[in-house]
Amino acid sequence: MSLSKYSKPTLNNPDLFRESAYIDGKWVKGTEDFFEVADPATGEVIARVPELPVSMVEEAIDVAYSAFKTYKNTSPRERSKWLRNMYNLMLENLDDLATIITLENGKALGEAKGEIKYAASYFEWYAEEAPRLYGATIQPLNPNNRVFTIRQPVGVCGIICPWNFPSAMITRKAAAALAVGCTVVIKPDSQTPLSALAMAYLAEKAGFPKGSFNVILSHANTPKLGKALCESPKVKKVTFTGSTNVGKILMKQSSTTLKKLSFELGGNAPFIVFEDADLDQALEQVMACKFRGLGQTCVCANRLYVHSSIIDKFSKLLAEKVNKFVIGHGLDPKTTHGCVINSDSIKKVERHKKDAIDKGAKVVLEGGRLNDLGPNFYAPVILSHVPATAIVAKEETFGPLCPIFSFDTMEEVVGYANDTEFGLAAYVFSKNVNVLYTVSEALETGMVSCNTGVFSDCSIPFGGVKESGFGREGSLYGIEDYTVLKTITIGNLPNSI
Ligand SMILES: NC(=O)c1ccc[n+]([C@@H]2O[C@H](COP(=O)([O-])OP(=O)(O)OC[C@H]3O[C@@H](n4cnc5c(N)ncnc54)[C@H](O)[C@@H]3O)[C@@H](O)[C@H]2O)c1
Ligand SMILES: O=CCCC(=O)O
Repeated sequence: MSLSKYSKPTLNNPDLFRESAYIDGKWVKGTEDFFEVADPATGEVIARVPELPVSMVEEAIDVAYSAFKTYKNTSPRERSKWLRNMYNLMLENLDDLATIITLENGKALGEAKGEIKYAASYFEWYAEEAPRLYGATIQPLNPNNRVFTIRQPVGVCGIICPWNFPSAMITRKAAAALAVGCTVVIKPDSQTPLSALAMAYLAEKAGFPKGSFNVILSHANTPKLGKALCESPKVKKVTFTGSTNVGKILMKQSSTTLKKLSFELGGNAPFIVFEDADLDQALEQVMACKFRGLGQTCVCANRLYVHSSIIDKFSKLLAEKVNKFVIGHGLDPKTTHGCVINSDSIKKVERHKKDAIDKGAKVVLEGGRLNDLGPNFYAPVILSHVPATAIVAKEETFGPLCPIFSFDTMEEVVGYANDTEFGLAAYVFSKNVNVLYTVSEALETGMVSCNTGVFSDCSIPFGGVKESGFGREGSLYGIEDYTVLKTITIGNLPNSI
């Protein structure tokens, strides 16, 4: 593994770099209260943004509520045009937007560019879906009634997002909401607010009307702001990506107004490699899946289950590949993998690592802190023959720890895979299509990915079951979550003439 350094960037369009909230089409400085945004790779402060008080969030909600009254009546074609503009603008500004992600999140620039393309694809997808919102005609039992359904926008949507995809987690919610005629109040994570603000700048250029796209900012005030969004009767839906614990808080708070909710929460993805799998393929794919964002994605493999007949060979080959990573500042072109978001991430990796080793796991790649690069740099760890009792079998690490468990039979591995309260993604590798199909059906997850470790795509329904949440984002289904279905009955019609 080699290490790399970087030199400080400048943006092609410095206007994308914003340090204010965005409410009603205006850049808002807030009160005197600020919080700092730091580059996790260097600790250097890169921005100071306003800590909004609850009163300003209420103002943003009022603005979005009032904008909804006209925005919902814009034509689907108009909305489609704004969404398409946004897609084009994101791609035109790809380098700058990716640089902002790398600066605030720490991921390697190549990955950040991939995220911008992925994020923009939701605007393209929903530009195409906006004019295609259908209802149904229904034949009721009463022959004198005629019944049909229409889909209408739910209203103001509160969007709360995490730091791991500062752009894509916002776009896959906001694009669907804006496509159907909802207005949005977006709250990015306080560690990565700059991507959301760059998008607000582009949303204005794309033509979205004032008040339809708002970004609020908070760090210390986050619980209060979250409560205000959840409890406001003017906000009709809260859509959240983040931890299961926070999801539970938001659900409780939203019960006061019985809000519509979509939650994309924690995962604990099993990655199962059967003995007949194409080993090279499984290795390539686990690299892409486990170490995407250095293990900090909700669909990263958290637990590898490798058949007992190949576990040692698999572990050794994986370690050889991981050893070729170039770890460094995400903006250095040589860097393949950046840093993790903060020191808590590293503490969790170390806690899971120590626990697994104490319980008998074998160290295949020691990994560990890379203090010469900075406090948030950590070389990946690979452990094999991890016992089922290890904490990592149950808890999501969300970092660069790759624990490999051994199994013998299909029934046994499905049992292990399902023995968790989470159910987001799962991966299965085998050349036998019967195995792929049977195991996919038996896995208790919202998504199963067979013979590939990379399945995220704007066209697929993305979401979980169990404590990984509910609701689907992306695809034709993603739009439904931002609508309400209305049934219209026309009665007392003659049966015939
Ligand atoms: N299922 C998915 O699609 C998906 C995607 C990304 C991350 N995640 C999950 O998110 C977790 C990692 O992210 P995290 O630890 O930053 O999540 P987190 O829940 O702490 O934070 C997510 C967002 O919620 C906000 N937040 C925190 N407390 C809040 C409160 N009381 N009220 C309102 N908002 C609040 C944060 O400021 C941030 O914007 C992991 O568990 C991961 O699996 C899930
Ligand atoms: O981290 C969660 C989202 C990951 C993805 O969309 O692939």
